[in-house]
Amino acid sequence: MPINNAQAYLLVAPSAIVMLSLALFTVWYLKRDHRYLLLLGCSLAFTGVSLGFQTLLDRSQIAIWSTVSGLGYLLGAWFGARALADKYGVPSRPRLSLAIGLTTLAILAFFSLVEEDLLLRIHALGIALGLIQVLPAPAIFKLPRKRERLEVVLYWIYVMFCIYTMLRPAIVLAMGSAELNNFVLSKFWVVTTIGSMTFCMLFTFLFLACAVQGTVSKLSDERDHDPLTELLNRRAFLEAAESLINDRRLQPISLAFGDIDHFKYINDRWGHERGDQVLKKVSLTMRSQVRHQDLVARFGGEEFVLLLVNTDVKSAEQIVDRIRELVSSSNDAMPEGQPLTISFGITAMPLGGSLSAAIDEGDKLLYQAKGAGRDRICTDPVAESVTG
Ligand SMILES: Nc1nc2c(ncn2[C@@H]2O[C@H](COP(=O)(O)OP(=O)(O)OP(=O)(O)O)[C@@H](O)[C@H]2O)c(=O)[nH]1
Repeated sequence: MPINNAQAYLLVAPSAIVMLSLALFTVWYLKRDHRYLLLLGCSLAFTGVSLGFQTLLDRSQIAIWSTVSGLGYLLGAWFGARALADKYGVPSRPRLSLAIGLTTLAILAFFSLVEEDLLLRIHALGIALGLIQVLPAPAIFKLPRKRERLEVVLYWIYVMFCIYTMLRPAIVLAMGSAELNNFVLSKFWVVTTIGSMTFCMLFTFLFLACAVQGTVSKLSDERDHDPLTELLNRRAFLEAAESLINDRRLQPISLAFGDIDHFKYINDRWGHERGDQVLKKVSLTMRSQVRHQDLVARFGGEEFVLLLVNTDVKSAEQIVDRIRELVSSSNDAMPEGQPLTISFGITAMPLGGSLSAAIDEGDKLLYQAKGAGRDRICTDPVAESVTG
């Protein structure tokens, strides 16, 4: 099939779209993660190939092949909607999409093979593509508000894309259908090609940016948290604590150090899996008894630390005693009738004081509690007399 100059120019946009899909496939293949990249890649591949295919056809061939190119666009829209649904974790409504797709293909077949009507085909396809694309949007809109800025931008650009797809056929109405005589050189086709390429580039950029952001936040989450208990690890705790202890609004601050009693025996007697279960149970109990702005960390093996803001040592003792009682009274982590106890040392974290000195002090008090028979709390007597 000979290609004229105009067609060669018009092929630039579909080729660029196919290139973008290849970039998405490559990133997905390298990461084997973020399936929405693969789905968006499929969407761009179907859209780009269909656009390129139609660019090569003349007016009469466009009618004959309209169901084939229509199928390509519909699959492109469906994969695009699936990519978005996958990204936000909402249903993609496949049955409704299938019904819209099949109805549209029947309409395209009728208005190309039985009664040739390009205008009606354009309208039917535009509305169907817009509908398929918009299906996941309401569920995403209803998701809880707290979302990354990039995701909000992606959502609204997607909504604009749906509106653009549905309104695109209106260009034909505005221009008059005579404009369509030389289809691929019509204003409709130019708007379709430029619009598709612009939105495809925006989606590729935003989806890749979301994937990078997701990877970075996953890595920093892994860097800061203990994988077993999901509490802060020692490094992240020290970093977070340093920024809290000098904030006057958070005074007084108390530090509590907890250590599970005879944990080695639990491991040796019932195995490491049971030991892990106990660690998770204790972590959950601690997390449930403190406020959002307090810090809870796993400092090492079976040792935990709590940083309690706006809490003097006396109040910290009450909170910690509640944790101690909850741990020893619960019977879901240990075998029936077996005790699970925890010892604590509590000290004050004075404004402007040294964190490492307070940690040493808390550790000393914790080992006093251990030495005094375990399952108890030792507090800093000086701090208690100041705050008490
Ligand atoms: N299951 C499990 N065990 C761990 C983990 N990290 C450390 N441990 C074990 O925790 C045990 C800690 O033992 P010790 O330091 O002797 O302390 P203890 O037996 O609790 O004795 P006291 O603190 O004096 O009451 C060791 O056996 C470690 O192997 C973990 O992530 N999972």
